[in-house]
Amino acid sequence: MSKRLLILYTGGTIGMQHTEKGLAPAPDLAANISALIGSGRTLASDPPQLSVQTVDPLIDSSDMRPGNWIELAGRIESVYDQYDGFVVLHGTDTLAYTSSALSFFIQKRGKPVIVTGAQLPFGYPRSDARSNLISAVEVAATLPEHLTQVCVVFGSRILRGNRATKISARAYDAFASPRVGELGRIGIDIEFQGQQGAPLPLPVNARALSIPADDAVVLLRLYPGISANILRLICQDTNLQALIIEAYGSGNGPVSDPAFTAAIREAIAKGIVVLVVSQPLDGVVHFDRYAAAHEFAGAGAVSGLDITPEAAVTKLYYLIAAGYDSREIKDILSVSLAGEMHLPS
Ligand SMILES: NC(=O)C[C@H](N)C(=O)O
Repeated sequence: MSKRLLILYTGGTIGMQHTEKGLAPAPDLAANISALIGSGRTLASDPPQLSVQTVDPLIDSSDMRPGNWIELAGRIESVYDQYDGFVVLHGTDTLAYTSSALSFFIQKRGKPVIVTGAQLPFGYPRSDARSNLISAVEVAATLPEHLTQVCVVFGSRILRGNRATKISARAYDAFASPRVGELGRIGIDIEFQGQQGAPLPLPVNARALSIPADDAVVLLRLYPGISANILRLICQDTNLQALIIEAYGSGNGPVSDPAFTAAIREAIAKGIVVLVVSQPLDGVVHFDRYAAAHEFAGAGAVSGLDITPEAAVTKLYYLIAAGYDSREIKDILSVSLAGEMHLPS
């Protein structure tokens, strides 16, 4: 039986048109999608039955906020039983945040959710929009059960959604998951990999979600010169519940500055959860490798292991949206909720 798929068009370059201010989202894509895939000749598998919904307003993904993730996840969950899979068309700028977010915010599991976009608009010569869209639909219709999860399909790659990161603003293979293997490759054939199993069901109970304050989470990338004053100023924000420190290498930072370490301790004493993630694309936090990282552990910060900054941000917004308190959040951060981290065995 042919699969029933829902395509949700949220905006992004894939459907943009030229305006006097530059490229901007346009609603015409939905008609193109139906015409393109309706014939079925474009697909190698049985043509699926497609429904297309255009999210209002269409946005450049640089305007995405946590409330948009909750809305999108809610839309998918509200019709979860009516479809066999979902394709989300999205801008590339924050695509890896949304694919990570959906892996947490969609609390139902068992159906593929494929997120894709394009580097050039649909109507442009040499655009990747058509091929990415067709590949995403095909993957949604044929993803093997053991790989079923939120995926990014882009260019030649099929990636775990919460491991993906944007690595290029120019190449058609714009995304990679450097901290974990790919789920598959798209060439003449679509080849799925055997090893990367699907994430297990959320090991925390599904909960009602409320939109968190945008300033409940901060992602702070360390750089030479970062000062304790800046840290303290950030932590004065009364909405702040989680501070993610994007540290060097294996979780290192300027902890030999006593004021810096004191500022981290003060934040934690206030009930702010401090999570340390790594800057390099393939980075893994090991608090016991360098003294410069060890101090973070001593201060009470949590190691994000190999979680990407995108997955760290969205996981924290999810836990806050689900109403967990700081002690619970600290505990849950050490658990892989949707395959976003590799836990040491
Ligand atoms: N390629 C793209 O989709 C970029 C666009 N600014 C967006 O993220 O919506």
